Amino acid sequence: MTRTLPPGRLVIASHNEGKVREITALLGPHGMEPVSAGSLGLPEPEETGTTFAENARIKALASATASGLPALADDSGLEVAALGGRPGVYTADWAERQWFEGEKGRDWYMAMGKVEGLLCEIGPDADRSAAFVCTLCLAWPDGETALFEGRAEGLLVWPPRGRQGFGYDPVFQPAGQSLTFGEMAPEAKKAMSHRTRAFERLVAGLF
Ligand SMILES: O=c1nc[nH]c2c1ncn2[C@H]1C[C@H](O)[C@@H](COP(=O)(O)OP(=O)(O)OP(=O)(O)O)O1
Ligand SMILES: [Mg+2]
Repeated sequence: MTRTLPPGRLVIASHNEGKVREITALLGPHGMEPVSAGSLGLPEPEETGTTFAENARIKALASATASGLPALADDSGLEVAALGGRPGVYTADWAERQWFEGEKGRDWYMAMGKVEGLLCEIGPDADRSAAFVCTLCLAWPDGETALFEGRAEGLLVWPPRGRQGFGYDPVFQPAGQSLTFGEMAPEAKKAMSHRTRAFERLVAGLF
């Protein structure tokens, strides 16, 4: 049996502002007091795992042991069918994360350029199916961990549409929708995202 998570401070073990915003919103109704790893000055560990679960565990444990508080980490990425599931766990490296730091400016175009290059590589007739995957790991300071996974299926689209969200949101159109995540209001993305689906499993398991 997994433990329950009592109300109180919970570290969001991510240095990605977009994720911190979304996870804070997800925690809203659950009586938790989210505090980001960055605001506590916690170090960012190297993501040496080869799976989403391994990396989420590394990040959650690093924050939980350093802070003495329970910590929630998110490892996520894009699996492109025509690439056999790549870049997957290497999505952040693939895009060179610093490109996202000025995501509303020039750097945003560089990140989107990576996707344009990929779409050229797979050609106009290739299957553009893709999925966003998210693994959440909750770690307690004593080293116990619990993992939860969520997926959102969809299509890679070009050109990018919308400036909401973060990362690849402007080029990802979830299955059955006409808007990209980048065009959706935060609440609409929240209704169907990979992160929300993983979080629902966490809620079912821990609250
Ligand atoms: O909802 C999403 N909307 C758009 N893009 C997304 C999403 N979810 C993950 N992504 C992309 C961003 C990054 O390129 C990679 C995650 O990499 P990942 O290592 O898990 O996160 P990160 O390094 O940005 O922050 P951190 O490790 O501090 O949590 O997938
Ligand atoms: Mg990372």
